Amino acid sequence: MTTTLTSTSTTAETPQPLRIAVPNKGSLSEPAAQLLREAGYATRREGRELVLADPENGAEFFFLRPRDIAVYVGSGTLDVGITGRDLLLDSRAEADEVMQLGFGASTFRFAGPAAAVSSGLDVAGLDGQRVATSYAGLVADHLAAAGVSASVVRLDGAVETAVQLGVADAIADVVETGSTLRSAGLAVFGEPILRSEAVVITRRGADGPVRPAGLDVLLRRIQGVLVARQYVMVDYDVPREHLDDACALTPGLESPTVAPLADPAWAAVRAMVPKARTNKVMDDLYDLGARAILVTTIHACRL
Ligand SMILES: Nc1ncnc2c1ncn2[C@@H]1O[C@H](COP(=O)(O)OP(=O)(O)OP(=O)(O)O)[C@@H](O)[C@H]1O
Ligand SMILES: O=P(O)(O)OC[C@H]1O[C@H](OP(=O)(O)OP(=O)(O)O)[C@H](O)[C@@H]1O
Ligand SMILES: [Mg+2]
Repeated sequence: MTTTLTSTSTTAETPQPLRIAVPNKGSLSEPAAQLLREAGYATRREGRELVLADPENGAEFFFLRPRDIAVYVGSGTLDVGITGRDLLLDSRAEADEVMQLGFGASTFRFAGPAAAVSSGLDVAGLDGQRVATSYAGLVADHLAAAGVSASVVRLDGAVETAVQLGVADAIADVVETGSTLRSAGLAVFGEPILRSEAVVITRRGADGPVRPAGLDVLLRRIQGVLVARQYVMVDYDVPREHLDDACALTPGLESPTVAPLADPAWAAVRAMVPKARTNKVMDDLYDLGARAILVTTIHACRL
């Protein structure tokens, strides 16, 4: 007869925290920290902490260079990462996007001397030329796909200066407003190589990105913040004869809440409205005869 041993230790039952890589510096660092804070996670008190345990929320945060995050996640060392799509592709790590975060938006583009660009410099014209970039993997892959044989000069930053200093004939870099390019006498050419934004990534499995335990909770929390940022709650009273038209203006996510008022000729309506459309919707509701139109902020949600 076999005896079953019951463990008195809790370690066997305690789930491992989800290990999340977060940018420690650069453009993505502050918006990522803000997002996680709004999603209810612990945030580091001062900028030098490298690891932050958050047992309450089953998470452990590792603050890493954004460029390295896909490497840690792709190798399975960490479970989840927040990084830029451009950095993910540049790393060639075995990791995939599971959610787009809507911040850190940029385009990644070729640029060359403004005079050469206005004389018709195009991507095919890079054949036999030197292209400076901090994203050597991304650029090499793109040039190979375009059948262009150029040498890629890998620099750490301030890539725009490379042409002026004669290290390269053209560059490929992140362009946000374009002012850095202009002040270096450069102009973009060709189609954008990539449109990037901050993304959540996990390791690539046999059937797409793996979904470690705890990932769904993290994504739901983040999505709750993103939706709360994009929508407002609108309440108003409307004469019943205009109720259908009013509901068409404010369909909400599934369907608006309609409640009776003490006056049977009126109804009260509550619906989520995209923040960017708030004032237009209020104007249209008012024109329909709606009154007491109130707009409130949504702090968090689970859809
Ligand atoms: N204006 C911008 N300059 C650089 N990267 C940007 C910009 N806007 C968004 N990003 C995104 O931020 C990520 C790069 O972050 P990273 O921290 O490596 O560079 P950085 O913000 O230039 O910081 P630093 O150069 O100070 O280290 C990329 O995903 C990039 O697309
Ligand atoms: O289109 P813009 O709004 O001008 O922004 C793009 C510039 O910003 C980043 O440089 P960063 O300041 O990070 O310096 P770096 O090149 O040394 O990383 C990027 O590498 C571009 O140079
Ligand atoms: Mg930079």
